[in-house]
Amino acid sequence: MVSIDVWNASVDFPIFDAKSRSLKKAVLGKVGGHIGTDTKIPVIEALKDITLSLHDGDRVALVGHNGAGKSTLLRLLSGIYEPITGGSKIVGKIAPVFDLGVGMDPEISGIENIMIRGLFLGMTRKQMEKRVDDIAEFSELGDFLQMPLRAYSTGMRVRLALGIVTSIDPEILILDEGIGAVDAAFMDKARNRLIDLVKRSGLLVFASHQDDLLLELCNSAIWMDGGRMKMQGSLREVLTAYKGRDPYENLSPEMLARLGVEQVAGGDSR
Ligand SMILES: Nc1ncnc2c1ncn2[C@@H]1O[C@H](COP(=O)(O)OP(=O)(O)OP(=O)(O)O)[C@@H](O)[C@H]1O
Repeated sequence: MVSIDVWNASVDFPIFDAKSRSLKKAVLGKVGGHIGTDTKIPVIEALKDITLSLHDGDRVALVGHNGAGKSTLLRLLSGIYEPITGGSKIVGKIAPVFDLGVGMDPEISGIENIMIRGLFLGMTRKQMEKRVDDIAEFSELGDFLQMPLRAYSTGMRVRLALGIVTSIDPEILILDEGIGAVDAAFMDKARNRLIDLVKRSGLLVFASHQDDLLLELCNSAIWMDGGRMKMQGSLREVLTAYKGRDPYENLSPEMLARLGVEQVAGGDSR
């Protein structure tokens, strides 16, 4: 069984080379964590007093404005950041996918990158060897898999990275929105793989600004605001409060059917 527990956790970023004059204006800004200027060195309070408990089967969407603390929270949940107050306990192997390009080496071939990236995501070499054909078929890269990655176009790299990421068997999957930032046509092809990936994972936390992807992959949500958890609840409830409208309202009949939602009005059918 996998789980993540976080209690009273805060994460600060001290900024040693900040310009103090411009900071006076910046504290009036609308986005980003609170900037503490009590000390000599300004400190960005990216997360403040976070307490949450996630378990097997949870598919949690993280929503909030730019700078609200979503990515910082994902790094805390992955064990990459240590909180300065409180604590965290992670049970299970984490597969963090923050940026599709991270962990890819331009000087080695596509095949070698499949192995390295797989290891980085918690898989063994043997497991990745079994997945090479599947990744090759999905990415449609053919003989390019023998070429060094530097010979790939941007889109080809994304195909490979998405093929690798969606081939793993994660215990805890932590996704940042970068995964949704591929072209629409390819995303359509990747969508089903992504859904299968989430089904295979024990626990998902996914930060994104894309409602349709969140509706497809998640069943609960946390709304981050200024480094704090403003609301936690069912996905529909939280998205409605955050956006000021029901997220299902503007969906096409096809999308509603895909999500298994028969009617927009009424209770949350997810
Ligand atoms: N490495 C860092 N060094 C300094 N400050 C940081 C760092 N990472 C994040 N911050 C600050 O922490 C706050 C939260 O940032 P974070 O990246 O978690 O927001 P986010 O909700 O993911 O935003 P977005 O939707 O724009 O990606 C912001 O005020 C940001 O300026």
